Amino acid sequence: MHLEDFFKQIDSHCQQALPFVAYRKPDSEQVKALLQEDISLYNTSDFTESGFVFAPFDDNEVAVLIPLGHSKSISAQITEEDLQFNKTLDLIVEVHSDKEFHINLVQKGINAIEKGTLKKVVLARTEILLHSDPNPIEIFKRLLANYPTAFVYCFHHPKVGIWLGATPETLLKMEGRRLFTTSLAGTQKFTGNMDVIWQEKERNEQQLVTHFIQDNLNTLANHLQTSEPQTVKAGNVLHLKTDISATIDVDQVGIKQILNVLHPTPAICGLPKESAKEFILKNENYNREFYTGFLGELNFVVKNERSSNRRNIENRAYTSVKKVSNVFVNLRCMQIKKNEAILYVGGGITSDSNPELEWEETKNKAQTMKSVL
Ligand SMILES: C=C(O[C@H]1C=CC=C(C(=O)O)[C@@H]1O)C(=O)O
Repeated sequence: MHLEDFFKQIDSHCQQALPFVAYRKPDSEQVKALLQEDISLYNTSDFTESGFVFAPFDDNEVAVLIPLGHSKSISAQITEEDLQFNKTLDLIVEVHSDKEFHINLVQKGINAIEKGTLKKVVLARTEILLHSDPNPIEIFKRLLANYPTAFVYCFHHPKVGIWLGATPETLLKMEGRRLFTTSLAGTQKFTGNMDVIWQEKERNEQQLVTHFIQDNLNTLANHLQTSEPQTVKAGNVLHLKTDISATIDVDQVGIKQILNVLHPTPAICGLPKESAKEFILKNENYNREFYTGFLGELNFVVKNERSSNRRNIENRAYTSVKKVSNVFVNLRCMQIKKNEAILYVGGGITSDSNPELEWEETKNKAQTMKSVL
């Protein structure tokens, strides 16, 4: 399908207030959408269905699903050239954010860590921008243009709201028996150089995430492999990232079990998981909803044709069918409500954190969404 038709179909779906999700995977030249055919709010609790999952931070709340079986799937090729016009900015009228509250919240987190209740907690805030014309599809195009290495999406459901984001964090990629995840944490501002030095605070903060993932996956998976941490760029900030891969016995272990042990990781919640979650729910002054939840393709069926020069009938049996999931953490995201854009940004707090620097870090992260408004 031509890109123009792709956006026309989404636009028309949006005008009819029907649910849809449009997205592009990291480094991909294909933009995809699922256009749901009715306004029902579908959800998933066992994660066996096929569709696009949109799950909240709080795993006691339900995960929304745009089911493949109730949607039309469309896709188009997208190139650099297609996106040239979409980098301009509209007018942002006013900004609301509460520095004092955030600084106090971070200090409270540090105090809880010093008391020994917590080891790490990820604390976040919102920033509300009044916008002259927050057209989600136009913002989505700018996200596509600006963040080619991110998972970029626009999710709309009349019963949920409008969410957009460009996240750098893969939560889970599963292809048959193969499993892949990442440990992403530690932040510094990008100043034109990827060859940077990471302080012990950031290295420790990220290592806690890596160890959490390794320990939890070890209970369910085999052949765990972990890369060295490397520096990656996400918009105007840099992070430390470790790749982790493993194999699982798909007859014994389902995606639900894997998601249960991984989500929420200490990259977005903290350690120990339950106490950090409790601290966040009690002390942040807003509801995270889908920020730091997860989203993406769930159980898509992919057919792999073996060699095309095998002509006989038996060889058709070699065609393999694999279930593939590509799930990301919902970071660097925002919600659009009428003429407001609500941005969500946070950072990992350890005993070495400095509240003022943590505030600066959230300001830097907010730039990812601000620059496309
Ligand atoms: C919680 C966020 O980022 C996480 C992911 C990467 C680096 C992070 C950090 O350095 O604190 C956070 O763990 C956010 O962007 O809102």
